[in-house]
Amino acid sequence: NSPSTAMSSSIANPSLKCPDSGLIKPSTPLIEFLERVQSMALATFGDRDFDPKLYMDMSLKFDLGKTNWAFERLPRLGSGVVPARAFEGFVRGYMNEAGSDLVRHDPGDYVAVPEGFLSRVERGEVRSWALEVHSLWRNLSRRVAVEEPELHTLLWLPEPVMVPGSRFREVYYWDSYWVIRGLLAGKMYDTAKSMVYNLIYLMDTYGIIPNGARAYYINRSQPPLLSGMVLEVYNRTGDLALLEKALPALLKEHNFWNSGTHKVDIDDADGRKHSLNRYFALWNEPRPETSTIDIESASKLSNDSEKRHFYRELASAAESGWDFSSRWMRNQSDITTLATTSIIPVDLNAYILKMELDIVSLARASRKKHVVEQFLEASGRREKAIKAILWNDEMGQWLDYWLSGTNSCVEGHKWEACNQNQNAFVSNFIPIWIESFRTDEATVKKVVTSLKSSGLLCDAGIATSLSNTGQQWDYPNGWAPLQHMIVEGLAKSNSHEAKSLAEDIAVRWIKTNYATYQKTGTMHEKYDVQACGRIGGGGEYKPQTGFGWSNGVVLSFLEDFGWPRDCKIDC
Ligand SMILES: OC[C@H]1O[C@H](O[C@H]2O[C@H](CO)[C@@H](O)[C@H](O)[C@H]2O)[C@H](O)[C@@H](O)[C@@H]1O
Repeated sequence: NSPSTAMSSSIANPSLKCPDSGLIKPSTPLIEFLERVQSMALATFGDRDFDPKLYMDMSLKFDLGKTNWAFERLPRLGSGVVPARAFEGFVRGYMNEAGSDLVRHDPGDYVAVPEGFLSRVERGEVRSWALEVHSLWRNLSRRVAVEEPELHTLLWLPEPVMVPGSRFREVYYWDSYWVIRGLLAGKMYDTAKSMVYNLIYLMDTYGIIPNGARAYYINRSQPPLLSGMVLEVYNRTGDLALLEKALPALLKEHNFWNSGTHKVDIDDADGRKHSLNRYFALWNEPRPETSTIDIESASKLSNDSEKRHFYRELASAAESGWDFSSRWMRNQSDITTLATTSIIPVDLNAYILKMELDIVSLARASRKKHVVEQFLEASGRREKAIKAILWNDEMGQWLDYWLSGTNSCVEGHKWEACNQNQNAFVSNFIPIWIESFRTDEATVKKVVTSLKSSGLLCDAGIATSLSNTGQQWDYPNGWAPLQHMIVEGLAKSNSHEAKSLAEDIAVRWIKTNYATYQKTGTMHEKYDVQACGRIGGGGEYKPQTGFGWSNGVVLSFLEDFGWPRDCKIDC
């Protein structure tokens, strides 16, 4: 199906709007002030190399009253713009450098060559490179150095952290899952535990695990993978104390996603009722860290209510981790047609099924029988719902479901086949990561055939979609976490064909990461999968390096698949 034929008329119907009252996390005077600084910086310096987030990550040297007073008194040109020298002087005098609120931290459990490290990696240059990637954790390790929330947007955290890198100077929720996988491959168990304790702290403190550990991120979460992090760490360490601390936070998180506007009730074709989930940010204003960009994008919308609706869709797309992608857009060349909250996404529901299954395992280990029973039931219900609403048997894929236009945000919906989005996205295969699906022989067979003919498998890995929109979560970008989930799901199935496909994808991915590292001396946030050795691009910020999840996935792949002595790694 071409994208245009696949999109049904009800998908194209823009009338579904969720109520834009309530559910808003309040902003803070500091965030509002920094947005004004951001906006003036754009007016002063222009948009060349401009990164709005930079200004949101600067902390104040003095209290807000004094800083604001000085800002207001800066000289203005006729147009109201502050001259560059005066602005620079203000920044030097009143603001600390972005990122100075976190200081470098020496991870105590880092060992240059950990005992038994990647024992199946035999080839010399691959081993040396893997050790270099492992050593990058020292560059990415930080601890919070401040505790005056009125002066900085950084959220205080009790334990040291690993940041993704470059402009991403703080902890990110879903990135942490793959960072942890890499830390575990390098036997850095204490650091991995610290990452988990920090996320538990965020859940307990804010009632949500925010997108990232900044005050401007608490209006939305990110793909919910805490349960997987706890399970991975528990499986390697057997740490029951961690488990006891984590379980209550996981129950709270499960409730967060399964209540309010994140929950959608829908009847299947036979009238059976199901509950599934969607992304839905608690926010309908410009994302503070990119408010100049969001205000500009919204400028073509005519009224306040349309703008508020659009701002929520932007923040909800950020909650999905896929910011931005044609996956969430009614018209893929027009960002204002984002409709994230009108979609029941395949991946989110797979993650929540995993959360339920992980809770079962964790509750079993800590002998909480009633929790085991409760979550066995919940996971059974969700598995049925995913099959009934998202699975497309003919295609051998799970498809995002678009809520049709006539129902309100909170009312029940009725499933219609034409509302499944048949466009190819790598997310259509993510449920194969989940035990319930990868253990089913017939499903695996269909999924493997379907993935092979989807057009998504490229020379250097799996493409995010088939549409080259210039958005970063589209073709030709490939992202480490997405490769990892598909590869791990296929590899853990019982099918020989699936296992060999998994290894083939992992090898392509490792090779492209290796080639770009040799060329540029760094690991990248995303890669262009059209050919081995290319870096990804597109999106609203410059491609970033460092990079937490890419490092984690390479180390995890090398741990799982090894690298034989006689196998070349060059492209
Ligand atoms: O500033 C723009 C956006 O930046 C983040 O998103 C991207 O980087 C994150 C960190 O690696 C990653 O988790 C996310 O999937 C990427 O799209 C941030 O998470 C967004 O909320 C923000 O709008």
